[in-house]
Amino acid sequence: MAPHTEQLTRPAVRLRGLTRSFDGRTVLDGIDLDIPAGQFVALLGHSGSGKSTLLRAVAGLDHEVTGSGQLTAPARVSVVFQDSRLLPWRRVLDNVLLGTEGKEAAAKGREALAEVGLKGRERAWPNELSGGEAQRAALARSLVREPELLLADEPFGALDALTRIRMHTLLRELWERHKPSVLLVTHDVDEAIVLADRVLVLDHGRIGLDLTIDRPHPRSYRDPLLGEYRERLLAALGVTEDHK
Ligand SMILES: Nc1ncnc2c1ncn2[C@@H]1O[C@H](COP(=O)(O)OP(=O)(O)OP(=O)(O)O)[C@@H](O)[C@H]1O
Repeated sequence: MAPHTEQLTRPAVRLRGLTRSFDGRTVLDGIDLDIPAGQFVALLGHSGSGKSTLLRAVAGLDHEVTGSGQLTAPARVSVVFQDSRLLPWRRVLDNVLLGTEGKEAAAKGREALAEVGLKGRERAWPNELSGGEAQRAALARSLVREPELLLADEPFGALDALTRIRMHTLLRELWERHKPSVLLVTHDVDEAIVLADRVLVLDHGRIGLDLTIDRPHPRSYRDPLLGEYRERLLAALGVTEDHK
């Protein structure tokens, strides 16, 4: 079947029995997961629970992962990491365009930079950007590829709290406009709840909780119903809030 026909009838991501061990230690233990096209999913879990390992497997970056059945992901996948990974010797626009081809690419790159609020910074060098701006440039670089799937590994983990909140708004807006499937790895429960429509908790190599966040956007941290989701997620993570 042609890939395009498959995309209409199948989820964007399908994992069956995904397993990964390092030196005999099982990190992912037979993960089954479907992510429908256009769904925004956050992945939570303790440090070392295997979140990045799962993301790398979906990105096709890990050739030693095994599965009893399938590991399918769309053809156009973009990955954003905690640090922007901009090449310091290339200007911002050239970083965004890296690996793209064709006459329209430059125009698309400028458009993507404008979308993330970096209009006018096309010719800046990466070291002239703040941490938040560099992550915006990384998002522009991912957008220009028109990904069907955006994989993000703690993309805001190194940013200050205010910049983080602005980036949450930006990411959600970009998602509304382009509707890729998203798999966002984070250790931040609030970030997961505010952004995602579905939150997974990875625990002992398996999906311990698969929670649909059924609240409209934009979401407010003060929404009492979000508090209930928060408690369920914290419980799944084994965190008790003693101060309550
Ligand atoms: N290349 C590797 N070689 C050996 N062990 C590895 C390798 N990659 C990951 N691991 C191990 O697999 C486990 C899961 O790592 P992973 O980075 O996926 O966790 P994580 O949930 O993303 O953690 P964090 O939140 O701290 O980033 C860890 O114990 C880690 O040491």
